Amino acid sequence: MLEVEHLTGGWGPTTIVEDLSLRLAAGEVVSIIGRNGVGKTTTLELISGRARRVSGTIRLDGKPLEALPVFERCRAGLGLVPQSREIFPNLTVTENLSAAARRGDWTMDRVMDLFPSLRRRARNLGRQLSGGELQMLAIGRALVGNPKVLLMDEPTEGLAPIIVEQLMDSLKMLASSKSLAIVLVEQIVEVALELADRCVIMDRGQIVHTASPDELRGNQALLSDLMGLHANVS
Ligand SMILES: Nc1ncnc2c1ncn2[C@@H]1O[C@H](COP(=O)(O)OP(=O)(O)OP(=O)(O)O)[C@@H](O)[C@H]1O
Repeated sequence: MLEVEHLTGGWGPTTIVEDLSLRLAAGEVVSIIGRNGVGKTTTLELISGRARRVSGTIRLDGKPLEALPVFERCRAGLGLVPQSREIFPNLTVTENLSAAARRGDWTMDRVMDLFPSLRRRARNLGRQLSGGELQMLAIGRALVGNPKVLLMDEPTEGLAPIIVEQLMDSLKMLASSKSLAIVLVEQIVEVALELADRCVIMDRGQIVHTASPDELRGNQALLSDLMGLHANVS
């Protein structure tokens, strides 16, 4: 479904990601983990078309995307949940969703079933939402675009542990629905392992290790080595 081959690129004159290859099957969830600054966000932004590609190819169901502008990649089936969320502050929840909606299985109603808080806040403006609600709205907005692949950048960032738990319940449902493939960048290793079918670890712009979540749980030494101090998981 998604095939990224030898992708190299970054921001302005700076190359951050080098020769990165990644393949996802339909419905598969892959978590990208790694220390701060190794290029996880840049990888998602290169795939979505917002960072500067130097070389490499990106195919979705065989269709080359690498030369297309962001909106055409979106139309072809890529959905991005950016780290900065980018919700319109002066539009309501419903308006934020309908601005991104495209025909398909993911309707506004289905998104609100997945995130019941969004239904309760439907008429509130973006700027009135909590951090957790903003994140749910950012994910919901990508879903109503009916992507084949969802690129999700640090959905738990800045959220209180209790909110992370609520969000996880919804994300687990989404991941297990197998209705779309997901590339998840996530700082909380336990979250990344719990949601993923497969994990890739990045270091200095490259994928340095690929493993199943169980393999990583059983190899704390490798996790600490590649991830630093926050990697301990049970
Ligand atoms: N939008 C951007 N414009 C310019 N430089 C950027 C942008 N996003 C990231 N960078 C730079 O790219 C480098 C890699 O950062 P990136 O955010 O991709 O790493 P990361 O692994 O996602 O780290 P973090 O977990 O801290 O987000 C950093 O030097 C960062 O400053």
